[in-house]
Amino acid sequence: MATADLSIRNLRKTFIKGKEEVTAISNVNIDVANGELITLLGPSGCGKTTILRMVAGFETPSEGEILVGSENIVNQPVHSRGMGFVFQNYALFPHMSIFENVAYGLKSRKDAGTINIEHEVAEALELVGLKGVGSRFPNQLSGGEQQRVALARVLVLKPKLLLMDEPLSNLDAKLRLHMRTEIRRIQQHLGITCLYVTHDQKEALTLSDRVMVLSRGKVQQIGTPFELYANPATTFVADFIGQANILEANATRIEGDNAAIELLSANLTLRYVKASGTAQAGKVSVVLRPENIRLVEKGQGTLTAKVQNRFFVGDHMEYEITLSNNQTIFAFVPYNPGMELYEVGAEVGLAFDDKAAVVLF
Ligand SMILES: Nc1ncnc2c1ncn2[C@@H]1O[C@H](COP(=O)(O)OP(=O)(O)OP(=O)(O)O)[C@@H](O)[C@H]1O
Repeated sequence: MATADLSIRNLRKTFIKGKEEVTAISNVNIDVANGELITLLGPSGCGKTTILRMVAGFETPSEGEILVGSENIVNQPVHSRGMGFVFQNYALFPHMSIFENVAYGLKSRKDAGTINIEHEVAEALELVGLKGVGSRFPNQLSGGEQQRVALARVLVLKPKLLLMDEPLSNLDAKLRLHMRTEIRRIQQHLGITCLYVTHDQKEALTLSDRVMVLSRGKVQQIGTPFELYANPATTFVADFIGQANILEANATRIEGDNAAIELLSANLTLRYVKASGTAQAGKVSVVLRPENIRLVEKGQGTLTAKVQNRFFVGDHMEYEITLSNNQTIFAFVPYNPGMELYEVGAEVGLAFDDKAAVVLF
């Protein structure tokens, strides 16, 4: 499959709403390598779909370039961009067989006469794990199978780029899990460049080579799932990818990759995230993941705290705890049969490895 790389340069889109001009996205830049799967992740309204629609050609950028290979495609019509789209609403033609549904795009091509349509459709259906269902109709397939047909219908056209907008959100939770592994398998098998929109952070982490995190039309950070989790550049990313306690602290000194930090009653030396800003003394945020905190006897550990609430959720106990400055934070303690339990109201110590906390400037 002749797949391509994609570069987005200084992309901006404004819409007119009533009398006002609203900026949906601004200053979006990314280089997507050939065969890479990038997820656009963020809460509702952050601009994910707008970016995808501009790459597809359904919207024209207010500013910026979209390069496929070295060609700027912003003025090309949708049909000549060679891209495949899969949407949440997969809308198969109900009166056509699965074969006809998948063959539809091929048959309407100018070069249809030169294509072995039977062979191409069979190959596409096999690729998505639906060998032999060609004679059935959409209402004879489950939701997950219909979504696979929607994918086959796009892949049969051998697009240069695959654009997917929340393709799994109509499926139930278990099927979603299965289908995301399937999508990744197929995408890697074909080596096709893919932009994938989701608001589900777990889906983004499991599927992607890299994730672009967006908030209010701005790129917060682009990185591999591991980079985003370990080195969030903003408190938004820290809290959106996984869960995070964000603690206010004071940096007194910077030394190499570390900062000397005053955090409540503790003096610590913690690693800082370079992408978060210029390292200098003053107010900082410390990101401490709930799963990295242990509850210990009062007087031990790094900080003192009081248990406000606790919830047993099966694989771990979630403790809601207040610090000496009255801030409420969470600690997740993994279940094991001999685990020590702390009662609501108990005064405790909080222990964590200094390597687990990071500083954001
Ligand atoms: N055609 C339009 N006219 C006016 N405003 C629009 C239009 N399309 C999008 N917007 C606005 O642009 C912003 C970004 O919308 P977009 O649909 O890209 O967000 P999203 O992150 O995909 O959200 P969701 O997850 O809810 O689909 C929103 O404030 C939205 O209201």
